[in-house]
Amino acid sequence: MSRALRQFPCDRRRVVAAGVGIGENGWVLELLKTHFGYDAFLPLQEDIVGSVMAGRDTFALMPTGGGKSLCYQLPAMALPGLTLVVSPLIALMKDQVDALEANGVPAGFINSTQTNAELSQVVRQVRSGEIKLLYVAPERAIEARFADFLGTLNVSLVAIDEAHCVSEWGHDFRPAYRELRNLRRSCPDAPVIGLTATATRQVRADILSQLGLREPRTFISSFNRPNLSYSIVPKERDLSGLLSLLEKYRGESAIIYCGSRKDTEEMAQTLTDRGFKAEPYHAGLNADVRRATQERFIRDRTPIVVATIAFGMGIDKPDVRLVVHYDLPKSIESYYQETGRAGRDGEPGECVLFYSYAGKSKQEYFVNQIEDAEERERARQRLNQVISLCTLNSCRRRFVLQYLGEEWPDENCGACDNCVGPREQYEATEITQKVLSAVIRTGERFGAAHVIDVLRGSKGERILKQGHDQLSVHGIAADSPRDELRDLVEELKREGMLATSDAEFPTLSVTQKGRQFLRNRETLILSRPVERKAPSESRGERTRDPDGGAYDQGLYSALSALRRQIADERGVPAFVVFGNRTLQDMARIVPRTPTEFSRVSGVGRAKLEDLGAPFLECINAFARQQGWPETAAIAKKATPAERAPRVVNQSYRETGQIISDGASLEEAASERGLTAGTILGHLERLVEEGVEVEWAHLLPPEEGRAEIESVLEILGDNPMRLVWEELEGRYSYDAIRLVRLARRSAGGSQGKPSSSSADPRSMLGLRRGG
Ligand SMILES: Nc1ncnc2c1ncn2[C@@H]1O[C@H](COP(=O)(O)OP(=O)(O)OP(=O)(O)O)[C@@H](O)[C@H]1O
Repeated sequence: MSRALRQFPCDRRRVVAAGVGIGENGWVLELLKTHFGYDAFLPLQEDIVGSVMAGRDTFALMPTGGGKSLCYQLPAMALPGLTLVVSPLIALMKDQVDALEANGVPAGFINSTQTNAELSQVVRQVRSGEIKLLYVAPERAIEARFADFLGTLNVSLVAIDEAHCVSEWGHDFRPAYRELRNLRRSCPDAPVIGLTATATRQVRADILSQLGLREPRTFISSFNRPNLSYSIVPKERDLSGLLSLLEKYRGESAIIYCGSRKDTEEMAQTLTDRGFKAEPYHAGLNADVRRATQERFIRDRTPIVVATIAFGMGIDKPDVRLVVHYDLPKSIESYYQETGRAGRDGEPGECVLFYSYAGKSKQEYFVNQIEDAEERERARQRLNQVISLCTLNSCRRRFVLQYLGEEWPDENCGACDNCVGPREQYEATEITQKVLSAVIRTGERFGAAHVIDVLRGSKGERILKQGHDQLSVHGIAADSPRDELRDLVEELKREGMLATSDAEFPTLSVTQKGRQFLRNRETLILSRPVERKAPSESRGERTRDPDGGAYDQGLYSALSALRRQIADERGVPAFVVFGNRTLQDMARIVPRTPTEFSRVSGVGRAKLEDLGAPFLECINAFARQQGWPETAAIAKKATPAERAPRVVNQSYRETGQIISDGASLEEAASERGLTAGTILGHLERLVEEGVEVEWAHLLPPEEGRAEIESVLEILGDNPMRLVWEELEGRYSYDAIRLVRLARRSAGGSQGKPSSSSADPRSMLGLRRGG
């Protein structure tokens, strides 16, 4: 059992006795800080963890980014046995496991991308209890062989992530989810937790019945995403609004949703021509191309993906700052899902929808092409809801949440264009009379476009054919811009003065309320946005700090660069090293010592040990450069020789000793209660600082080493991912890191070739028992 687990033994009874308020038990909070670096729970997390720890089946419905993962990851660390995590996305498993390992949480996965050797290793680690969390896809989880394997293990918890995949009503139905209830046979005593971010009632009911949860405790949190802002802006022909938006987010991750495959390709090309790095993504591209595009996006190589809705599920990127809908979404629910991909790390995310009447007509045309009458009707209703959202003059957040069945108490959310943008009230009595009259005079047989043509005095063929140029209302609103009239028609529909038919070509009619208004000659005051512009033009600099505390931008940039470098070296996405929030916290607190560093939110024990030294060095160097007051720690740090004892702390030395005694990475990890990745990080630091360690036994066998070296020689200090890909995944990242370390310590990283046949010991200048 690892040290972490020895330190925090599971005592389920204690939790039960204490009820759900597990925060009273300091040790759970301690576990939260030790492993995840957080000082407090997010809403509902504590209750959900309490429910699971008390052995209850649990169902958790939380929005994207709400912190669902922790609800099973934390119990996994506290419970005695294994936590099995069923997750639908094989592509994400490695990143999920890397992120856990970086936090010192021993995890592994079993999926079809593994070699037999890798699979056997994971199986061995699961059996020996070294791995606390095991990720598998649902198809694997329901295999008879896997059930037999589970039956031999001590399973403490089963977590079913993305539980909505069990429902045919959901958007990602996976038949294998239906059979997951059978997992119970292999581990009858383990509680099951189902988690999802899908809010609809139908899907929710389906999850509860299909997963076979036993008297589950259900937790539903608000679906509001407070860090997201929403706006709907006019779509211009020249892309100017979109371009200035992208300029504002240059270098950061953005997703642009377009309606068709062709549009995504054209838009990606146009953006590329304009100097942005953008790639298309749609279901028509072959699987390899799609995978590579996703990979480049997740690893920050390609900041902008222009996609159809095929791009979404499987994008587990926490730091997407901008989601653009350049065409209308299919429904409010898909709008919520798609915009939900912004700001999963809790940092601000901007969601901008470009709306035009041409776009609306295009969608209406597509809806009319649907052959099945019922399906066509459903699609039309969904589209009408989306149009209502776009033409709404009140809070957009409130509208979306109400659609999802949640009452939003405030009139003003403070973060949608309608709530923050300046609005003006205007007297709409006369223009409304004109519009209603035109609808009546044209016989309530035409749609908005025709009525507006009449009002503006069009001499178009259709107008002349109908004789509508002869009506008294023809041209009575010639001065009103078309857009303004369209907005007014939508507003009058919402006010209940106009109605539309549900026919294929909807026609306008005047309601009782509208007729009453005409009869009584009432005064009508409406409100409208003063000016509708892309948010980047209409607002000042965005606030980058949701907590309101100021942090130093320069230091933040330096820390981001260091994070990028470390992530590249390790072949992991940047967020696996540290999330943006954690870097901001560092740039706010400016920790100068390991103790201060450990107080940063998101810094747990493993990250303190693994990453504290380089990040503290970066902070201290920056502080020195800025002339900020020096601390004793920096003053002492004059030369590398003097630096070594401070940077290479006792913990690193302990690791060095264990390795020198002949332990493998895994053995050292298990002995130290850390992960193999962290151990390797220690070793790298020790070698870099010139501390003698005997580690040649960790290098891969001669033949493999030679192959890795030959690739390293060409790709030099390129990101590990490239080296790994060039080697077609035949060697683990750890093996590549070790060979690279050998090259570096022998001076090979600057392009100097090192003999692949040289004895690694002499090459590294190592001696036993160091
Ligand atoms: N208690 C906490 N304090 C601070 N940050 C937290 C806490 N719990 C989780 N987080 C952070 O919140 C972010 C979102 O968490 P997580 O990925 O688990 O969300 P999720 O609900 O699973 O989202 P999704 O539905 O997108 O998978 C992560 O960056 C995570 O590290």
